[in-house]
Amino acid sequence: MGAPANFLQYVDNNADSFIKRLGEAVKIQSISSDARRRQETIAMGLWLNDQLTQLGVTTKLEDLGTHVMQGQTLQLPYAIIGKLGEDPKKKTVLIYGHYDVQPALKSDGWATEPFELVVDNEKNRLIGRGSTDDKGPIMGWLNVIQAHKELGLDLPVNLRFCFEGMEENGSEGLDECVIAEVAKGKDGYFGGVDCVCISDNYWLNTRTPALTYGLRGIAYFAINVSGPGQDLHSGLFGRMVHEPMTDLIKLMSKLVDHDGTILIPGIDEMVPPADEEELKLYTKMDYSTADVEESAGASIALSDHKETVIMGRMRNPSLSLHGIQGAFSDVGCKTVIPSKVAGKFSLRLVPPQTPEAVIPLVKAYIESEFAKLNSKNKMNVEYLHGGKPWVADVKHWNFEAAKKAIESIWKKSPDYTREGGSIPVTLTFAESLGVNVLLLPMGRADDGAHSTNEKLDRSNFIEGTKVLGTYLYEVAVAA
Ligand SMILES: C[C@H](N)C(=O)N[C@@H](Cc1c[nH]cn1)C(=O)O
Ligand SMILES: [Zn+2]
Ligand SMILES: [Zn+2]
Repeated sequence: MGAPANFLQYVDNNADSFIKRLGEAVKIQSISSDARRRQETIAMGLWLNDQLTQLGVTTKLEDLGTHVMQGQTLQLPYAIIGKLGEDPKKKTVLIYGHYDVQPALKSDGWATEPFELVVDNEKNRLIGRGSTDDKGPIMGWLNVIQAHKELGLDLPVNLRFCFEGMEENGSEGLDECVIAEVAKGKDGYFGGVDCVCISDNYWLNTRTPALTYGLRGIAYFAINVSGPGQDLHSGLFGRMVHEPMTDLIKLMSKLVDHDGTILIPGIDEMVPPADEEELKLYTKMDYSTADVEESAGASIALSDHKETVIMGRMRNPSLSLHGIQGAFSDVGCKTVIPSKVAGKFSLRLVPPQTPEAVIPLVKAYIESEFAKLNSKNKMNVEYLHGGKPWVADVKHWNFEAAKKAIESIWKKSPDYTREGGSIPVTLTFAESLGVNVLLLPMGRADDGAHSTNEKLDRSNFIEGTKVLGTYLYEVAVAA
């Protein structure tokens, strides 16, 4: 069916104002994992809510309550639940996105200010925190609605929305909110939803658009080690006392091998090996170790064997070490023994793994390794947040509609991918609504989500907006 020509033309004609709106969104430092930025994260939700209501969307701000983070009781950012259109003859599509972002400091190595959207006209890129994850895709949906409103075009489907501000920090409170809304049946905002579309991930490479049918789950931990009553002078106390950092580094070094093998007994073993048929899927993919190295910015793939590398992201669990809170990390040479440190790491999970299944294994292993150190320091393993993995049926009409939309705009067939990242609410949508969920990424593999110099190519924002709009037209006629 395709989208009307005037919609596509409108998107091209208004590209600059769409980029300006993305710039306004990027400016708001909605870092959900930083207590100091909680008011800004809430403000971002209110800004988005205003944008939606101005475009005619009926919304309600769901108060998700409070939680304790970094020693403070904080209000959770609102979930924005919305609806546009009530035509019983039309299908109803639920759209999800998140308006919070990962932390970013210029001193992390950004070439520009992370919260100022910079339009790099030479490379045709929009650089800024959240440009691709996930403010760009959310703005893409606003662009689609604005185009229809301004052109006086009826949307081909009814829309429902669920936008959250805690995705980068465990999606606290959202599952309960979604389940409660679904339980209201046809009286609730999610009554009659036929399918779900999430645009919050990336193509597998920089050439070919993708459709994603799987996500890894996550289990995020901290190893807290404390000892001295306060930070100590290493010249006065070195080799006299048990040092928390020494214990922590020892423990963190026992979690994962340099080749990616997870050293916690029982974790890798939970996942059945791939059979011949599954292996063929990875062989056929338009992907090479050069692609991973291009997106990683260095020749550092774990293997020269393309299937091994791609399976590492799509169908195997992984364990990554993220950082150490409390450790000296500034410029200069401070000769300190930190008194209290927390080592952060997470496991990415694949079916049949769940956070509940891995937590006891992780805790028991680290406790037994700590016991071997005979340290007088105190240690505990803290589970911080998690989410289950998800896999969908790609033969569903929802995927067919998205495939047609991609072919119509990009003139290419999509790759079918399983994503290595996690979006905790995905499985909750699939299970509570009992409908197909699709991930329709806007950005490319080299966007640098969560990293320095995060960007979204201008063409991915503009053509990506056209894909989102066209997808709705294809859903309308899909059977
Ligand atoms: C895939 C999505 N864009 C994303 O980045 N999700 C995060 C979710 C998360 C969980 N804990 C912290 N963040 C991710 O996969 O890291
Ligand atoms: Zn993210
Ligand atoms: Zn995201």
